[in-house]
Amino acid sequence: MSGFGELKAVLRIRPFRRLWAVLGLSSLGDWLGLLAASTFAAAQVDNSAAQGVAFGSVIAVRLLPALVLGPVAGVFADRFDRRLTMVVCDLIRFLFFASMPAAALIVDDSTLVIAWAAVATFIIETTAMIWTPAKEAAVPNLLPRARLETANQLTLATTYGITPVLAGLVLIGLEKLVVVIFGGGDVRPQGVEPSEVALWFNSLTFLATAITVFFGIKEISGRRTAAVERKPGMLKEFTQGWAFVSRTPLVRGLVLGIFGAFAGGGVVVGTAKFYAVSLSAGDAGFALLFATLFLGLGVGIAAGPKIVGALSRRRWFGLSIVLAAGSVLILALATHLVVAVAGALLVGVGAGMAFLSGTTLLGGEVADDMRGRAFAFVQMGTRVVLMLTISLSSVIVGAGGSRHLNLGFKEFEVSSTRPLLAIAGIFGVIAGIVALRQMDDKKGVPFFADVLGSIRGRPLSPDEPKAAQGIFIVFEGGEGAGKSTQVRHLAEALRGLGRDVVVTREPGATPLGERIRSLVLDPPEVTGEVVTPRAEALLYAADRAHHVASVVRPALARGAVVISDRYVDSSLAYQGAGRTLPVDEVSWLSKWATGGLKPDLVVLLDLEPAVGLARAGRRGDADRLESESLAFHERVRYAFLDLASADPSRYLVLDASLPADSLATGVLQRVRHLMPADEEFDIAEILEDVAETVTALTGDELTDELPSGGTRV
Ligand SMILES: Nc1ncnc2c1ncn2[C@@H]1O[C@H](COP(=O)(O)OP(=O)(O)O)[C@@H](O)[C@H]1O
Ligand SMILES: Cc1cn([C@H]2C[C@H](O)[C@@H](COP(=O)(O)OP(=O)(O)O)O2)c(=O)[nH]c1=O
Repeated sequence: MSGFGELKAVLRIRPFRRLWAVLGLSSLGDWLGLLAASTFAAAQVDNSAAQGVAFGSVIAVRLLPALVLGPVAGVFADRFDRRLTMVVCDLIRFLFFASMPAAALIVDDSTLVIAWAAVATFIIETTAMIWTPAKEAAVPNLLPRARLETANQLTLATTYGITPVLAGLVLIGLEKLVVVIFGGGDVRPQGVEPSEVALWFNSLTFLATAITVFFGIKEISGRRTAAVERKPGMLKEFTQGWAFVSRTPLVRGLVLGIFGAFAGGGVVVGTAKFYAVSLSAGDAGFALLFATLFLGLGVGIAAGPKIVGALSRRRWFGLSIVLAAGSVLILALATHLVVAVAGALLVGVGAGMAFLSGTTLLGGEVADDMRGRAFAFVQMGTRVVLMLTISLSSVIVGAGGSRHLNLGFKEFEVSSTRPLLAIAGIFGVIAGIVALRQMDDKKGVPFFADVLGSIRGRPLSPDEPKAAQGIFIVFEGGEGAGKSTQVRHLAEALRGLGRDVVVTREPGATPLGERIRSLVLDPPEVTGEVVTPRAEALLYAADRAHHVASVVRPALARGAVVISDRYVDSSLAYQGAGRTLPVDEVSWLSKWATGGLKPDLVVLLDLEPAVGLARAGRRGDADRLESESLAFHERVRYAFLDLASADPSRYLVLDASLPADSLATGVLQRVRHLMPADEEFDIAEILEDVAETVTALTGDELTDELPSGGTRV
């Protein structure tokens, strides 16, 4: 479960708290009703065959309304006042639950009593089909969006965890109570059989919820009163609902995923008995598999949000379906009970997480006026899919038995449950992937990196669109590697070609950046204190964010060539490798700051730190980073080289001890490939111009400043 504090926070919201109490009560009623109505019907007859028929017909009658009424139930929830809809439904259920034991009191003929029980159950179920979407659609209106997930955790845990157990206990308690008060079976008066008492009790729970909703949760009413007059006819609303589900990618993806999960679940349930046999695990194995499946469900619902952290809920949903279905494949292949138990646990975890994220997405992202129909659609579909897959798969498995498989070197006994589970698993995985594609809200962001990042609290965000025309070139390297010199070279060459060139740098290309630059680079004697590593990383990131947004992107957008002296790699090398902050964190920070803007080309000027520092030293006072140890600069150098080798197509690595003009040639040659074909240029000619310009600009005959070891090309 989410933190206790979060639970308390949702329960502090009064209308939700009351609705939760109502839900707990009516769900207790539902479970009691399910148990009691069927045992009640069975108790009316003696022989076991007739008992079976009675039991079965009550169950069937509970599923039928889903087929008949499911499609229109949502129209009620969207069209009429949801509070009144809920109240009327509860009153109907109150009356019809009471009518079952009442009928037994009045009528003597047990066939009639059973028939009435079936009719009453049918009506009760029909009502539930209308009540549930109204309730589901109302919940998101009672809560802030951020609390919806926790609220759903609480609701699901109540409906599927607490109340079924409680219902069982209540039934046992009633049984004992009846015996204590009225004595054993033969001497009891009519109408107080335990199942009858349960039905009376059940009837009262619905009266209680009707009263609470009517008087206590007025907030459920009172939405968009103005829109009501403009409502189209019911039939129109119904077709609109279908159209909405089939045309909205999010809802289509959700529906597909949920149905896939339920189909997989249905096959697992339908084949479970035979599956346990195929593991030679018997009844105890069967029970164990079921128990772990439910345990997994609980874990998925309770711990899911904590585990996936900040992951996009849409992605989480798709991932959960794939996890559940993939684990069905584990079940299909498991030859040992331990493996099967692990598989069942994972099926449960995946299904529980899918259930939670699916409900939350549906509640949070479907607009209020469509929500009832969307929930009704899912409610109907899941019941139908579940019923079909459970019955079909148990029939198929029952008929299929097991086959003897001879592979020549080894022989196997393959139960027909295995291929069936495998098919269900594959089908589910495909459904999950398709669902994910339909509704992915982070297209283009690598999936697994995002999942891992999110689990660690640092989700990746989709890149902001990059302007198509401009070219972004970055120079990287250690101190004194010659970046500024090469930037000037390249800029002049491209300007000579008539290109719009923007020369910039990090840190400090903007007025804000200037101030950040002095905060981060001025020596401690000036600033009065040493910048701590994380603060340093954040300051560079802040400079970068501002720089990209106010200088780089606008220039690229108008088609300019942007040449920057340093960019993201400097942070990875200096703050990551140099300061030894975790590189993935620094990388995430930069990605966030830049909106994912990557350079088209990074020119890495690689140089021995000692040589570079000597060159830089000639420029005067060393800044904070220049005065770091040689080991620091060694780490920085190798970090740059690692980055380049990880993505060679984007990098040009040059030996910076070469003369400046030959480096410039190399750079130009590479940059040429980035230009549109019609702008290809004659290198020799431009280089001559460039050499002249640079000499004129700097006054340096650069090529004469060759350090020893440098060679002319
Ligand atoms: N290829 C080169 N060979 C020798 N000296 C160079 C070369 N490129 C630049 N220099 C000199 O090295 C010093 C630092 O160059 P600069 O371009 O400012 O490096 P950075 O911007 O990487 O710190 C300058 O005095 C510059 O003239
Ligand atoms: C952009 C950036 C620079 N730096 C450091 C590297 C440099 O030592 C310093 C300033 O860079 P720069 O202005 O390029 O200095 P120089 O001309 O001496 O190479 O900032 C980082 O540590 N992280 C970063 O993200």
